[in-house]
Amino acid sequence: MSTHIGAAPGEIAQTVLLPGDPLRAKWAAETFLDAPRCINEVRGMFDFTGKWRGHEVTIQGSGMGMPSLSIYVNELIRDYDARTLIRVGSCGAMQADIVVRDVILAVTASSVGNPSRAMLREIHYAPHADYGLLRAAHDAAMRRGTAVHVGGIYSSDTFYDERPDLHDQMVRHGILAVEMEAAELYTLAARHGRRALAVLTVSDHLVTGEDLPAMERERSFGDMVEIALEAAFA
Ligand SMILES: O=P(O)(O)O[C@H]1O[C@H](CO)[C@@H](O)[C@H]1O
Ligand SMILES: O=c1cc[nH]c(=O)[nH]1
Repeated sequence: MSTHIGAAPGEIAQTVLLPGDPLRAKWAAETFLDAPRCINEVRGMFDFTGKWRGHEVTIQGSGMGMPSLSIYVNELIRDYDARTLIRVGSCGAMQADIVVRDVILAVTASSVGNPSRAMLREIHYAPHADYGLLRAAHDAAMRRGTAVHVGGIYSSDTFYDERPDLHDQMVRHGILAVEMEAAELYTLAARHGRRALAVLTVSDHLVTGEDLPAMERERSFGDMVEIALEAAFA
C-alpha cells in the first residue's frame, strides 16, 4: 500500500493507463482487459489490473488536475515501480481543423505552472512525450483509421478559464487542445526515467462550442484506450 493507493505490492502492472475519471478506468478495464480485478478503492479512485493480449495492465484514475495526478504518479513510480504511464483523457480542441471525437497525441505539454515548477525554479522545462510511445501510438492510429493530430497541448490549472488572452496566445502558437494533467505526467516520467504519453479524445471544441455529455466522456473513448494499449506493447 502507498498513502493513496490501497493495492498490495505486485498488484499494479508496470504498464499503467491513467484516465482522469475513475469511472472511465472501470469502464475501460471491464471493456478491454481480460479478468479485470479492482485492486484499489481508496477515495473512489478505482484501480483495475487485468490482461490485454496476455500483457499485465493497470488502469488507474488520476483525478482532475496536476496536483491530483502528481500524487498518483509519484506513488505508482516510487511504491509500485510503474514503468510506462499513458494518460487517456478528454480535452478541448483549440484549432479549427480538429473535430469532436478526434484523437490527439501530445508531443509536448505547455503550462502556466505545474507541481514540479517549484523545484525547477528558473528553468522553463519543456515536458515531452516518450518518442517510442508516441511513434507507436501514431502507427496504431493509422492502422485503425482514427482521425489523429500530433502536436503540442496545454495543461491548464483551470477548467473555467478567466483569461481569454491566454487562450488566444495558445491558439496563435499552434496548441492543439487543452486538458489538465499531461505536463506534470511528462515531467515526473522524465525525472524518474519512465516512459509517458498522453492520448486524448476531443470532448468539446473551444472554437465551435461543440460538447459531449458526461456519459459519452466516460464510455465512448474506446479508440484512444486501444491506441494506448497498442503503443504500450508495440
Ligand atoms: O477526462 P479527463 O481524463 O478527466 O481529462 C479532462 O477532463 C477533466 C475536466 O473535465 C480534466 O481532468 C481534464 O484534463
Ligand atoms: O480540461 C479540459 C478537458 C476537456 N475540455 C476542456 O475544455 N478542458
